This record gives sequence, C-alpha cells and structure tokens, in this order.
Amino acid sequence: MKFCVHGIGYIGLATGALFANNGHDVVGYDPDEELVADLRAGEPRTTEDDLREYVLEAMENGFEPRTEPVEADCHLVCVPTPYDEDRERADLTYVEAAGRTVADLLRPGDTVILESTVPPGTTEEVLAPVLAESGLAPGEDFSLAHCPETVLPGNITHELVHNDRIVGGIDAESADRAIALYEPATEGTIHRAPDATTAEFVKLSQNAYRDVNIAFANELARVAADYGIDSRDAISLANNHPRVDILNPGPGVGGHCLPIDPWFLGQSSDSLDLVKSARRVNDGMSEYIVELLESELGTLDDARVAVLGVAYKGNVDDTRRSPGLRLARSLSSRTSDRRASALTDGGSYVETGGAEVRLHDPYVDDEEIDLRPLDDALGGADAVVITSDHDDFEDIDAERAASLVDNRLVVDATATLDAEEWRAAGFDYLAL
Ligand SMILES: NC(=O)C1=CN([C@@H]2O[C@H](COP(=O)(O)OP(=O)(O)OC[C@H]3O[C@@H](n4cnc5c(N)ncnc54)[C@H](O)[C@@H]3O)[C@@H](O)[C@H]2O)C=CC1
Ligand SMILES: CC(=O)N[C@@H]1[C@@H](OP(=O)(O)OP(=O)(O)OC[C@H]2O[C@@H](n3ccc(=O)[nH]c3=O)[C@H](O)[C@@H]2O)O[C@H](C(=O)O)[C@@H](O)[C@@H]1O
Repeated sequence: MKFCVHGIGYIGLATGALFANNGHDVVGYDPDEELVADLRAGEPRTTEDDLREYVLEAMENGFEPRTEPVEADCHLVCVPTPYDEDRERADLTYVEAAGRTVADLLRPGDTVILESTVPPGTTEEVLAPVLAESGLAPGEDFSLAHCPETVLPGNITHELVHNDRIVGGIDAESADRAIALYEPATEGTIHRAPDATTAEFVKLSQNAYRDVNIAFANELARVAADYGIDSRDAISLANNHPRVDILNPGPGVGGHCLPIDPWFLGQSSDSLDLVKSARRVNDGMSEYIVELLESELGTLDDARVAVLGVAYKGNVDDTRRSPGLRLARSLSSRTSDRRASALTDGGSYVETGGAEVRLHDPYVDDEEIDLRPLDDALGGADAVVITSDHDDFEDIDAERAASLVDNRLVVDATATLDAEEWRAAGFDYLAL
C-alpha cells in the first residue's frame, strides 16, 4: 500500500519508518528542506540510537523523504499542534495546511489518519471540512480517522511497536480501515473508540492524568519538606500499596505535551478545575526552588547559580518548555521584577538582573542558549541545581565540583546525584 506521511519530525519519521519496515511504500513529506536533505544523506535528526537504526533500515526498505507530497492510498498527518498562549487555544494552522495539501491529492477510496495531538472535535470539525474542499465527502468517498501517537521520547522505537493504540473514525468504516492498517504493524492491542472525538479526548486524558499525578508528587515534596522528611522515601513506601502509583517530584513539567495537552482538553469546556490546579502546582516548582535557594543563601543578589540541565527531561536534547530554562529565568529576574518569574513558556534564557545563572547541558546543542562547559558553569558557584536527570550527571565527580564552587550547596531537583558522595565532598545536599 502507498503511504504519504505529512510531517516527518519526531513522530512522522518514526511512524513512516514503522510502515516502511512493514512492507509499505512510504513517502515522508516535509516542507523543511534541510531536514529532508539530512535524512536523504542518511542523517536522521534523533539522539536515540535504535531509532536512527530503525529509520535507516526503513530507508533501505524504500522509505523516501521528500519536499513534495504525493498521491497515496493512506495520508498520515503528523504535523505540529502548538499552543497559542495569547488566544489560549490550540494552533491548528498546521493541521489545516496539511488538510489542504491532502485535499489536492485525495482520490475516492483513500484513507486519511490524523496522528497529531488535537483538542476534542478537531478531526470532525476542523480537518473533515478542509478535506471536503476536495469535492469528496468524508466518510462516503474517503475514510477519516484519528489515531493519536503515544510514544515516549527516549524509548520511541520500542513504544512505536508495542504500545496499545486508540483509533476513532468519523464512521465505522473509517475506523475499520485505520485499524486494519495499524494491526499488522504493531504488537500492542488496537482499541476502537466510539468516534474520533473520543479518541482525541482519550489521548489528552492520558497526558493530563500524568501531569496531575506529577503535581501530586510535587505537592507531596513540598509538604514532606515541612515535616523534614524525604518525599522520595515516602513516595516509594506509599507505592508498595497495590492501588497506589505516585510519580516523582521534580523541577516542574516540561516538553511540548504534558504542559499543553491539559489546556487542549479543556479548550471547549468550563469544567477544568483539578487539572488547572495541577498545572499551577507544576509551573510553581521553579519558584519553589528559587525560594529554597534564597532561604539557604540568604539572598540571591550577586549569587552565582549553576543550573545543570536545560533539556526538558533526562537523556533527550529537546528544550521545549524546559524546567531548567524556566528556573534560570526566575533566578535571573528575581530582584529586578518578580512578576517576570511567572513566565510560562520556553525560549532562550535572557539575563535581566538578579542572580547570575550559568547553564550546562551535555545533551543540548542550541546556539540560542548560552551553554557553558561543566567546569565553567560550576566555577565560583554559590549553588548548583540539577534540573534534568541525564545519565551523564551521575558521573560528575563531587570532589572536583567541590574544588570549583565557592559555596557547597546542591539542590538535586531530579534526585540524580549520589547524595552520600556529595555530602562526603562537603556539600549541603538537598533533594525535592
Ligand atoms: N514528540 C513527541 O514526543 C510526541 C508528539 N506528539 C504529537 O505529534 C505531533 C507532531 O509532533 P512532533 O513530531 O514532535 O513535531 P515536530 O515539530 O518534530 O515535527 C513536525 C514536522 O511537521 C512539518 N510540517 C509543518 N507543517 C507541515 C505541513 N503543512 N505539511 C507537512 N509537514 C509539515 C515540520 O516541518 C516538522 O518537521 C504533534 O501534534 C505532537 O503533539 C504525540 C506524541 C508524542
Ligand atoms: C502519558 C504519557 O506517558 N505521555 C508521554 C509524554 O511524553 P513526555 O516525554 O512529555 O513525558 P514524561 O517523560 O512524563 O516527561 C514530561 C515532564 O514530566 C517530568 N516528570 C516526569 C515523570 C515524573 O515522575 N516526574 C516528572 O517531573 C519530566 O521531567 C518532564 O519534564 O507525552 C507524550 C506526548 O504526548 O507527546 C506521550 O506520547 C508520552 O507517552
């Protein structure tokens, strides 16, 4: 069968490779010429070694990256769906643009599947009308379904094949057709949702659930500190109960999914309450760390803070909505304008006064972020904060760090370091 995947970033690339490695003829269309050229040169943009291998295997199996879309039996839409902070709505312009491209190529009998994460109702109310501009009727002349992607960055290749999938069609035949495509290619169970809107809702519920669970862990961390106990010990003990599974506290929730999908979920509803509170708790963690540092150091004026980790989580290079960058902004704006510390989005770090922040991250390569080598970041620091649980950070030599800093204080927000080793090197070691 012939596939055209629209958008071959993190998700489209992996999904295109999945279908190519399962015997289909797949074109990966992306307007980003550099991305396509890199791929054609055998350089997929991924830090995951097994995904790189999987994509290269797919290219040997005929997966073809192109800057032009093609006619296909199945169009898979994997374009970005960012959150528009000003309008407080999902930005669906990429979905609409992809829809128009598909409409120009659509033939009777084709199948269109939306994989991008979208607010409930998008497949039926936004994508279907755009596709209908082709002159073909959705559900009658062609099939249309939503099959949300659920892979975890860091473990994409495994989850691509093994995760269960949810498929919701705009009618029964659309769902049947989509299920028939995913079933032979994956080892997880394919679950049929009653309709596309339910499938969209389910995907957002999964991410909102995780966000709320992490918020609970973050709240427990703050409460545990008031009792002078270790929240992670307590959570680990609590999780021995057969029906309790609390996640880990940390410096806040980053990435482009967990912090925005709860807002997609509530886009056309006034009933979000707990989910909204969870967002506030998670976004408040950077301010909590600032206050912790302030109480330990007395003042942040003229303090130098080494923030280790600008990736949104461990072992990835993605800095979207990075808790480390958010903390850096809060620290650097602390004295000049407290309100600036309530900034909610990613973007590069801008110094505006307050503490001097030095950033280090061995996984990130981004010219717009002033990243320093480790020794430079630690040199003369009054405090060190760990904000990404990178494996590399476990190997930082505590004795060497002690010899570089001015003041031996470390806040290990991700519980990545060996506490005993850092205490033995003379550090005040604080975890969340
Ligand atoms: N990255 C992740 O871990 C996950 C992402 N998702 C969702 O999948 C969707 C895609 O996300 P990513 O792959 O991370 O985004 P990405 O930004 O890595 O890739 C999207 C690609 O689409 C291309 N594109 C933009 N407009 C296009 C158009 N009109 N036609 C064709 N291509 C176009 C871009 O050039 C880009 O290469 C989003 O809705 C996201 O929320 C879902 C699960 C996991
Ligand atoms: C329900 C679920 O597990 N969703 C996944 C999530 O991927 P993502 O990488 O964003 O999730 P994550 O590993 O929980 O990380 C998100 C953020 O949460 C933080 N985090 C995570 C777990 C934890 O116990 N404590 C914590 O603070 C991380 O450090 C990070 O800043 O969102 C992805 C997506 O939808 O894009 C989705 O495909 C993935 O399966």
